[in-house]
Amino acid sequence: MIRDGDRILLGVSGGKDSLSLLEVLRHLRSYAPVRFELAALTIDPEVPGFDPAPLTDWYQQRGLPWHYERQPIMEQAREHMDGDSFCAYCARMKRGIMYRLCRAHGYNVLALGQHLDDLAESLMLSMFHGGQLRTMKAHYRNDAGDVRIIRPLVYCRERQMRDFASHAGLPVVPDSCPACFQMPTRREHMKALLAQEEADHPQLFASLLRAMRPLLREGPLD
Ligand SMILES: Nc1ncnc2c1ncn2[C@@H]1O[C@H](COP(=O)(O)OP(=O)(O)OP(=O)(O)O)[C@@H](O)[C@H]1O
Repeated sequence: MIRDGDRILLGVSGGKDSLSLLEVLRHLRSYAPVRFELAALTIDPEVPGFDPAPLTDWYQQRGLPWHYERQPIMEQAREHMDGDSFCAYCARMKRGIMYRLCRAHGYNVLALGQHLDDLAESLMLSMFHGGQLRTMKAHYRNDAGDVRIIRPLVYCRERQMRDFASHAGLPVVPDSCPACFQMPTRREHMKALLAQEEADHPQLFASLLRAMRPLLREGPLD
């Protein structure tokens, strides 16, 4: 996923996954056989109770280039959302900000923190409710062709990220988005369903990963 000379912008929400990925990539930079640059972007969607601002101190202490973007996404959703769920609207708005920052600062790669559990849940949701065999891609190019998107944690389990974040003492910002929080989503339901199944079949996620492999990459990357 990472090539010599890449300039990577990592989206860091302050959750355990993206913060763990930041640590992993920072460490990787010190011994990887390829040279790459790394910067963090945190988007503050200005939702009540969610304060990712302390992350900037952490970036500074580590001498990491960082960007902090504030946008009242929830307020904008109330005015402009049509037919979407708030979460879908928020994700689209954040992705727009990420691409804009990549272009403005010359980052050719956008890194995101989704892991195997996220991909498995997306696959099931897509099959159950969308009638399609698809999930999030591990490595692909955006439609405009100027940014590669990578998800380096796609082979990791969520519980590994939780353990890593806790052992490394990462400054995880609790997710308190009222919209994500209040309603039990289909995704939560799917997570519970997979956990129940995994309790009886410990190889479940290894099997799901094998099934998803052909779906993880899309189109030419060069
Ligand atoms: N507010 C944000 N600022 C920057 N990047 C974000 C933000 N929200 C999400 N992302 C990026 O998108 C990925 C997927 O987002 P998602 O909402 O599924 O995760 P999350 O609940 O924010 O937590 P985590 O950081 O633990 O993945 C994140 O891992 C992160 O790379």
